[in-house]
Amino acid sequence: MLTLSQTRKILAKLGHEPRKALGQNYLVDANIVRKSLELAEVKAGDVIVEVGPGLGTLTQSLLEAGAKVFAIEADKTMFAYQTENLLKTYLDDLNITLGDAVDKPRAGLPDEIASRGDFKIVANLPYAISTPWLETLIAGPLPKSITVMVQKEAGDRFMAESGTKQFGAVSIFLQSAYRRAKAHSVSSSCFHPAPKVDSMIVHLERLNNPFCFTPVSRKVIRRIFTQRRKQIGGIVRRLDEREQLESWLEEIASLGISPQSRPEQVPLEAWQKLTLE
Ligand SMILES: C[S@@+](CC[C@H](N)C(=O)[O-])C[C@H]1O[C@@H](n2cnc3c(N)ncnc32)[C@H](O)[C@@H]1O
Repeated sequence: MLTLSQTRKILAKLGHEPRKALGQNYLVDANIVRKSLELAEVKAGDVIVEVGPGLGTLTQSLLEAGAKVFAIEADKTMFAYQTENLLKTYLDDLNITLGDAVDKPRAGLPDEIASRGDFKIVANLPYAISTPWLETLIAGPLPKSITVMVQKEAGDRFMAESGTKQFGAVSIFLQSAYRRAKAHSVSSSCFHPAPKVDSMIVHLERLNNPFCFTPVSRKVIRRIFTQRRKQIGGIVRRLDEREQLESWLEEIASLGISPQSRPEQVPLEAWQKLTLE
């Protein structure tokens, strides 16, 4: 676990200024690192995917707990630092890819392992990519649990209920497959540099029967929510998939949902009836 002064020292030695665009707010609080591992119930032999290992604070704790870690880092300096440090010590248990987590949401975890579905996600996410990364992640083989540090607003959106302003496409996709088991607020003083936004760790557990939307349904739902102030009946009339969407509107009328509803007023179970191929 790297303290604030050790983190500063390494950054100075690397001649590296934390990059805001990459959300480089390094964890410098041992309690929060411990809390992430505790929420994720990390144990020896676990397969963990980590996004953005950075200087390796969280990564090292995961490896010390006996986990096998697949990590993906977008910053060349951080990647080079890891190849010279943690990778040399944990050659058999650490795999790091240089790249964008939105393109590789499972950090290069081999398909045969991913498809078994018993891997976990533990990460201090770069906040700018948390929603796009999550949406790509849950379109594929689903991890058993997701334990991530996110901006508080994003965490609230993930678990927002229909009828609220925060309810949107990501809430629908995520809540169809996961339940929020726990959450923990994190003070900005636990990071270097301190972010200007509030943070939280959310721990999500996969449902027994997760529901996955088809790629076309996901695309349509995302598009519908770009016009969240309009009535759903009017929105679908202007979409290419109009015919199928009108039958969907008829179907959800039986749940008491009128075409005059706005997208955020349509509950989860009605969205799950949207199965477009
Ligand atoms: C919030 S920092 C976390 C660093 C470290 N895990 C920690 O907890 O101290 C986010 C990390 O994600 C990396 N990152 C940013 N965008 C990324 C992306 N699109 N794909 C992969 N890594 C990314 C950053 O370079 C940085 O190392």
